[in-house]
Amino acid sequence: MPDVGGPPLLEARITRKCYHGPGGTVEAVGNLSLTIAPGEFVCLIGPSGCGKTTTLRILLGLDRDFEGQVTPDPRDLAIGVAFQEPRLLPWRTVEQNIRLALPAGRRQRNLDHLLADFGLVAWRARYPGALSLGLARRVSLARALADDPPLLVLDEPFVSLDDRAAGELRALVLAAAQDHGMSVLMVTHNIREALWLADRLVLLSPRPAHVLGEVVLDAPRLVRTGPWIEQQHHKLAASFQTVMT
Ligand SMILES: Nc1ncnc2c1ncn2[C@@H]1O[C@H](COP(=O)(O)OP(=O)(O)OP(=O)(O)O)[C@@H](O)[C@H]1O
Repeated sequence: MPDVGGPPLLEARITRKCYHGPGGTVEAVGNLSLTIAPGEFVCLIGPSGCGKTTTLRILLGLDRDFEGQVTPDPRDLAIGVAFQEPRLLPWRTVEQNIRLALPAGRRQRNLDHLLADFGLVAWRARYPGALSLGLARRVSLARALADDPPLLVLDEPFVSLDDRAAGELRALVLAAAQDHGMSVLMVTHNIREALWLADRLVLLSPRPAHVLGEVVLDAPRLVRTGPWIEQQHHKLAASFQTVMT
């Protein structure tokens, strides 16, 4: 269960983030506030190009050129990350790719459990070139989870997978989050996926991104079946038309 009453795990207040280029200035994020509680699964939803990836990069500490504040400093949190593109090193095996994400002192830790959970035992000595997209995403997720991070950040990790592969990966992420009390912040365009996974939806405006609204989902996942998801989807579409189109 998320600890939403206590101090947040991460708190961001992004007053302004602009990109400057030959074509002029693009304001990607403006007055966006976001908190993530320990153990909470938050889905970030917004129209294409509104500033979601920009926001994630700031929360991860990868972009420090913005007005505002992220507390604590993301570099002190050892956040696990998986993007849409698995970004595996092609000249390293599956196991080496995962180990390389571990801090030097823990690089030789036993990964049998993690590889088994992700169905990767038979693939541990193979190279990324031999993997389907679904398997490569599994490796990327296993790598993000290898050091038991307090927060996992995901940018559309299940997009372009067939329903079965996407469903398996969603279940793996949810189980990992629940087993370790980990928080998850996930960007997705898939509202039904978000309704199944999240404790809270954060809905963003068109660019520059700010929070239009938040929806707490406290229904147990057991009741989040087809009809419940369709009903919630309908309600959301009525309340947040700009986000849902
Ligand atoms: N490096 C950059 N230089 C200039 N403009 C950028 C840069 N990165 C992003 N932008 C612009 O900032 C805006 C927000 O981009 P961002 O990638 O954060 O949106 P997004 O919501 O993640 O998009 P999508 O839904 O398509 O993934 C867009 O208009 C984009 O073109």
